[in-house]
Amino acid sequence: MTTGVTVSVPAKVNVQLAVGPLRPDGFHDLANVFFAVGLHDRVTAAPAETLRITCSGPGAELVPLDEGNLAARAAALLAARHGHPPAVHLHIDKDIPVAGGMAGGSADAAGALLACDALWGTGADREELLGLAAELGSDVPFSLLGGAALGRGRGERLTPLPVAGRFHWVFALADGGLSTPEVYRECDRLRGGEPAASRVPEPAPAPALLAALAGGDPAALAAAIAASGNDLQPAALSLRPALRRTLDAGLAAGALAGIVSGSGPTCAFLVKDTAAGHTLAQVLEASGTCRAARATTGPAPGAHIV
Ligand SMILES: C[C@@](CO)(OP(=O)(O)O)[C@H](O)COP(=O)(O)OP(=O)(O)OC[C@H]1O[C@@H](n2ccc(N)nc2=O)[C@H](O)[C@@H]1O
Ligand SMILES: Nc1ncnc2c1ncn2[C@@H]1O[C@H](COP(=O)(O)OP(=O)(O)O)[C@@H](O)[C@H]1O
Repeated sequence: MTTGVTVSVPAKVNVQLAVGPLRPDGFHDLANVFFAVGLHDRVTAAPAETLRITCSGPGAELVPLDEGNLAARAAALLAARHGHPPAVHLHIDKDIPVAGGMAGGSADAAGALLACDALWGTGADREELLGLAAELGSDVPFSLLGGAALGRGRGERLTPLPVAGRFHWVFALADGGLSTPEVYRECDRLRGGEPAASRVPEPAPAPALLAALAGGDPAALAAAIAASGNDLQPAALSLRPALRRTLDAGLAAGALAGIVSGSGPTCAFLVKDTAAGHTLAQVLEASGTCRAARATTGPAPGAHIV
C-alpha cells in the first residue's frame, strides 16, 4: 500500500545576482548564479480525498495553508495537465527560512511536483517538470535541478555550472521576512524609477566568479562575490538597514565574503572550512545581529525522493 512519497529539496543562495532592466511584464532580466546548499524542506504527498496542506517547523505559522501555497499550486497544475483529480495531502516540513531569500516556497513547489508525480504515477519527464516549474515561479526550476546553475531570463532558463569540491557557508537568519516584489520595486526606485530602471544594461555573469566555482577556490570566489555581488542587496539594506550590522559582524569575525541572499533578509557568509563555519555561526549568534546562524555546505543536489 502507498502511504506517501517524501521529497527533500534544498535552499539556494545567489552567489551573483545581476538584475537588468524592468521588463514590460513586471519582471527583470537576470544573470542569476544559483547555488544549492544543505538546508532542506521535506514535502510528503499522501493519498487524500481532496487537496490539503499542513506544515510544521520554524516559521510554519507564516506559510499559507490555502490554494495560495506554492506547493498546492504545483499539485493543482500537475493534476490539471494530466487530467488527474487534485487529491493529495501535502505535508511540508520546513527548515528553509520563510520569506528569507532562500527560495523556500519554490523548494516546496518543486518538491510537490516530484512527490505528486510519483504518488499519482503521472510519469512526467524531467523536461515537463522543468516547464511546469517555470510556470509556478522564476526560482522553481532551480529547486528541481540543484547543484549550481546560471539562470537567465527571469531566472527560469537554466544552464548547469561546474563546481569543484565543496564550499562552506554560514547563513544568518533574520527575524521576519522581506517581500520579493517589494525588494525588486525598491531596486528600481533606487535606480531612479521609471524610465531609468528600464535603461539599465543587460545583466551578465562574471567570468571570474564562474572560474572560481569551477576551480573550487574559496578565496577567488570571495573576491568575485565582493566584485560582482547581488544587485538586490542595496534594496534589501534600504528596506532593512539592520542587515548592515549583520554583514559587518560576519566580516569582522573573519568570513571570506558576506552577501545578502537573493531578496534577503538572510545573510550568507563564505568561510574556508567546516571549523571556520562552526566558529562563525557561534560568533554571529552571540553578536545579537541575527535570530540564528546555520553552518552548511554546497553544492547540494536538487529535489529528490528520500
Ligand atoms: C530574488 C530571487 C533570486 O533568486 O529569489 P528570492 O530571493 O526571492 O528567493 C528571485 O529572482 C525571485 O524569484 P521567485 O521568488 O520565484 O519570484 P516569482 O514568484 O517568479 O516573482 C515574484 C515577483 O518578483 C519580481 N521578480 C521576480 C523575478 C524576476 N526575474 N524579476 C522580478 O521582478 C516580480 O515582481 C514578480 O512578480
Ligand atoms: N510553501 C511555501 N513556503 C513558504 N512560503 C510560501 C509557500 N507558499 C507560499 N508562500 C508565500 O511566499 C512568500 C515567500 O516565501 P519564500 O519562498 O519562503 O521566500 P523567498 O521568496 O524570499 O525565497 C511567503 O511570505 C509566503 O506568504
